[in-house]
Amino acid sequence: SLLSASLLGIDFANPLLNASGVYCRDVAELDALAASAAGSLVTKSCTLLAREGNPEPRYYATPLGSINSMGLPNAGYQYYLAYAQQHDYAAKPLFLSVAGLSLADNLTMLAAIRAADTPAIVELNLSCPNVPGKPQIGYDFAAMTAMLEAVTQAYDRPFGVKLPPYFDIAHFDEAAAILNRFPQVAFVTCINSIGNALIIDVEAESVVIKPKDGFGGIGGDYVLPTALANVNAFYRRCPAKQIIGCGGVTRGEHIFMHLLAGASLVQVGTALYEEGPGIFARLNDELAELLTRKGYRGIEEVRGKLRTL
Ligand SMILES: CC(C)(C)CCc1c(C(=O)O)[nH]c(=O)[nH]c1=O
Repeated sequence: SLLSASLLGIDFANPLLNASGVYCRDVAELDALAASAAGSLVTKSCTLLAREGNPEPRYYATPLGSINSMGLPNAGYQYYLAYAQQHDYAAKPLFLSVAGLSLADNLTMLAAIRAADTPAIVELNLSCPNVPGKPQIGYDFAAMTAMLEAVTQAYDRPFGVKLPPYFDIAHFDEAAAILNRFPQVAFVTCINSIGNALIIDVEAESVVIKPKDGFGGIGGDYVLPTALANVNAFYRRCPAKQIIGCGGVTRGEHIFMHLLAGASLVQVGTALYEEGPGIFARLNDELAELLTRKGYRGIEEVRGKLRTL
């Protein structure tokens, strides 16, 4: 139908799902997403052991978006694997987000996920921490290569990676060249939050979140152009892979932008946090109205059709 989408040969009723980390930490939230108009859902990035995460306030929203330094609060990978084992895949596909604190942790979690043999699709979060003093894995190309070499040995199924935003063409080139060495990396999700921003409250003359002296990843309107650029950069550079867009979606036309840029599915973070799962019905309606007004019969006709001048 008009909004039908597909990824890894799997059918989706529509291209929308949550961004990992938003509205997906416990069964109640995951069930609400499963019951919503979203075409699929992804779990909060998990670690080997459960984590409390950082002290609050650790999330704050402004009229232009959000800042967060959650610190990977999650129930531990077995909790999400158990959820994946009871999920109704006939209703909608489910993604498991994995963010091990070490390569060893990732390998342990992925081996367990593989052994469970569920239809869940793995999204490996490459913004996961590296050794102290080094940048996140997504910004350490040697570590990223080593991680993917080890993971593709341990996990023999197609999977995807969640990438941080890049801002330099040479970085798009280098990151894509690494990913293209791994055909098992079947999709790329662009982008994670733009890291280490700082939001200031003028009235209080203060930062707005407690961790990291107020530094945190931003989402929302602030990141849409960067998200679209990363979607299109990897769409152009990785013709054998699919792209999941993430960043800056609050309206149907933003989904349309992500599709034009090359996205097959589109994730919603900040706007979902602020509006709740009802947003998916609104976004699907707005997207359907836009496609119809423009004479499209399906989103496949839109994907990657961005014109240049
Ligand atoms: C930033 C990390 C804590 C290393 C990973 C989890 C994560 C978080 C988080 O749990 O703080 N927030 C994000 O915006 N993106 C992420 O990938």
